[in-house]
Amino acid sequence: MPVKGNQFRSNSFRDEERPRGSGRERLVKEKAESLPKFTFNNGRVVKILGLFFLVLSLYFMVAFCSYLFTWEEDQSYVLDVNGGWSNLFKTSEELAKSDVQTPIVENWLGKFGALLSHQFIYEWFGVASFIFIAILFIIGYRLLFKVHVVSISKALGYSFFLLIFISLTLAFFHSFTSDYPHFLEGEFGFWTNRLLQAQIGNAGIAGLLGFAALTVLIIAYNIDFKIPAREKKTVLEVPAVPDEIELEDEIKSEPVEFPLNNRRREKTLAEEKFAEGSESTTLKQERIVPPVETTFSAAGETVVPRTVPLETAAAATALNVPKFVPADSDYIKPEVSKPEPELTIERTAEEKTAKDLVEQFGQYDPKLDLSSYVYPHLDLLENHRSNKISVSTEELEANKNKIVETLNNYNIEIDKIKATIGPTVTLYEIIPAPGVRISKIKNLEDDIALSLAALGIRIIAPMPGKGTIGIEVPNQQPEMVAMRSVMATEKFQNTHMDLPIALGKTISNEVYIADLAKMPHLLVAGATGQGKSVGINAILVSLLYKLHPSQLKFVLVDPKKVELTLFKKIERHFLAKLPGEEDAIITDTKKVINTLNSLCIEMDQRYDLLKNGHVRNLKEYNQKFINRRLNPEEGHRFLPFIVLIVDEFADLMMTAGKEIETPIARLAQLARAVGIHLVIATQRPSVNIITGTIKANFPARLAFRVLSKIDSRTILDSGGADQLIGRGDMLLSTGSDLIRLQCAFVDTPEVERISDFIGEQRGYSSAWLLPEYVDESGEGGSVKDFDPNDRDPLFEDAARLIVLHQQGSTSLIQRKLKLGYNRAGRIIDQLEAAGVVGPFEGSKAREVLLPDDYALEQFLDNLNNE
Ligand SMILES: Nc1ncnc2c1ncn2[C@@H]1O[C@H](COP(=O)(O)OP(=O)(O)OP(=O)(O)O)[C@@H](O)[C@H]1O
Repeated sequence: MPVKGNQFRSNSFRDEERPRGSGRERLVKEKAESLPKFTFNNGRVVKILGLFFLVLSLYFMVAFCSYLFTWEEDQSYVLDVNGGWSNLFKTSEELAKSDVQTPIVENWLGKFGALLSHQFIYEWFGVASFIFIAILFIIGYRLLFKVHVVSISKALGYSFFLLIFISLTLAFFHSFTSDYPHFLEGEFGFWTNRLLQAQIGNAGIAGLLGFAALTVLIIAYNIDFKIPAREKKTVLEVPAVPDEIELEDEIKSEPVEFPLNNRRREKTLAEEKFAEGSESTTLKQERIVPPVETTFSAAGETVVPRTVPLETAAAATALNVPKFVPADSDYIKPEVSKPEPELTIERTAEEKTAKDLVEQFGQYDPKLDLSSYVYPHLDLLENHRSNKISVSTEELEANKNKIVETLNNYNIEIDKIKATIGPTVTLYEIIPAPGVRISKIKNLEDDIALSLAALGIRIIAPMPGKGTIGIEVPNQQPEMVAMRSVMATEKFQNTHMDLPIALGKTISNEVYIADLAKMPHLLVAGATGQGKSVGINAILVSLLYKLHPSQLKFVLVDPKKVELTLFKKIERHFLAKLPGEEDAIITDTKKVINTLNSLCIEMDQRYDLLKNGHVRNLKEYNQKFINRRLNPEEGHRFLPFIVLIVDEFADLMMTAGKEIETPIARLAQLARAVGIHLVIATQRPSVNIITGTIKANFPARLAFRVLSKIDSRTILDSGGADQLIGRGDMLLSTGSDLIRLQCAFVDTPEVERISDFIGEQRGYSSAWLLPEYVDESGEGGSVKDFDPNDRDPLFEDAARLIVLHQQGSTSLIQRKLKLGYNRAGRIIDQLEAAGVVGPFEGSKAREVLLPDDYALEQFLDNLNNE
């Protein structure tokens, strides 16, 4: 498999950064870099702190434990009256003077240990001080290992409570046997208890402790105070005169049907226990049990036997025989109050692992490899004297008058006329007088054009959703829409689209931004010199301004060899290419075919990944990957968008026809969900180039001016593109709508500046590599001369895998055996030569020729014996 640049935990390419600047600067910089920086961000300080806390907790542990055994011996040394902490620095003589009997302390951690534990245990909280050890340990462990054991804030809260609670409780009980402070409760507990005793008395303290304990239990566990329901003795109701059991007769002659189904009956028969002669029946199960005399017929019906004597039947009544409920309720449910079920949300093992990983390493950051990447800024673009609407009122007035006049000449009355000024055209909307036929106005297109003496008049009758008729008249001085003015808008800056492309402005002067990811592919047509190349540059530039190199890769196809060369500089940032290719911008038709097929393979691989990741599209997949819920060991990787741009499609179709059309159609049909989007441009939108298959899969089409109505129909399915005025005037068809736009203008020097700006920054080590595509008719595909003795060591494993999955795909071998694409490709060639899989079938998986394991083992035996 080709290296895709991003690794999961570590991010590559970090070491490649070469220091820039003068020699002296570099020297200073290198020196500075060799010294570790002690900032919280680089983690060193955190680790040192973590270690410190752990060691401290160990120290406390030893000192405290030792105190439990040595406190008596050390008492005279640590007592405040004898000097306390000041004894630490006193000589033996000085100690003797201050009444210290044994200047040598017994605590395992010496004087300091003795003083420390005395302070905490005796003077403060008693044995509850051991809680400090736990707190220090939790903090240290968390900082050092970055493992979230318990919430630190919670731990601190509970510890604080326990310190006081334990100390006070011990003091409370101890106060009944002793009048002096003891290390069990510490002086804090002792004196607090004393104080409380005076204020609220022993009963008050007991109540307070009980209240505190219960409060904390409620906070921690939300414990329930329901008084346990006593097992209810359900007294079964007996109808005054049972419906089914007639007691007037000695013998019940007719079978009585109980509304219990057979299965329940079988079950309950075993479960039922009847306390004979008892006055009431206890329900163990949630159901009613029939009286003891009841038997069940073979047919599953419950029958009161004929031989039941009257007394027994009467006894049955006395036994509170259940009131038989209607069939639809089956049995009576006794009303036993159940504790409310607690809702616990179970996380799957996968979610737990992902959560742990995210806690440990944070979310996966695809941008980390090029974390210092700076997006191009607006100053790289020019203003092109745009944003100056240059339609004078005279021009508007004159145009209006001419329109009204022309229409009047044909006896068409107008009620109202309104003008909207756009960058290149002004839209005059007219409301004709009642009774005027729309088609009549539509037919006057040429006449109006003639009277206005202008090219590019378009009549939209009726205006969709407006109830008016629109006449677009070109402005005498069309305004250029600078890319900068479009990109500087809030609309573009704050867009949340996945692949935003700033196409330009509408005729009402609104910025128009489309999402290529939603389009999901774009067909661009336009006669030469009408602004197609500028349009493609606008698309490329918009995306370059919005996406990080880790999120987007371009596959650039430029048969004209000159149009896209400017983008060569961003190869190591934004371009994708076939492994082994020198140039990322593809100009040769043969290589275009290979690249398209490779894209198909990439698409199939992505679909496999999506399937294995249980997601439906690229966005969900990447989100899951970022949250570390997809294991890179299983072949998962962060998937950037891939945008294929073909600058001159006609040329390719002329030279390679089907070979180009098939993969393009496949990609157009399927690639949208896996983040592969196509932008295909052509000068000649004739039917043999934009074929039905291609057209059907490109709902979004962009037409610059074309030369004939037929061309316009081919690209847009309607006229109009032939009436455009050129220089970036265009029509965008999004399936349902047809929008006239003025394309944003971005000049070659601007593109160059942007490419330089990106290209000069640190990039990946090479272009993003597409999967290798082996052209079977090409030179490399000599698979038939396969020597069985020269098999790959993993040949048999691969064969088993393929037969098991019944799927002859290289990516399967690659993924499961964790191999590179080349080796996996070689193995699949050998499998083909050996007869395990069928021949290459484009980007579809190969046919597997062996049906099962048994056949394969026989086959391998034969192969080995040969
Ligand atoms: N959006 C625009 N605004 C203003 N002028 C434009 C715009 N687009 C193109 N032009 C003008 O039209 C000229 C030709 O544009 P462009 O090179 O994009 O044409 P083309 O359709 O790509 O031609 P070809 O197919 O021959 O390459 C540009 O040099 C520019 O002067």
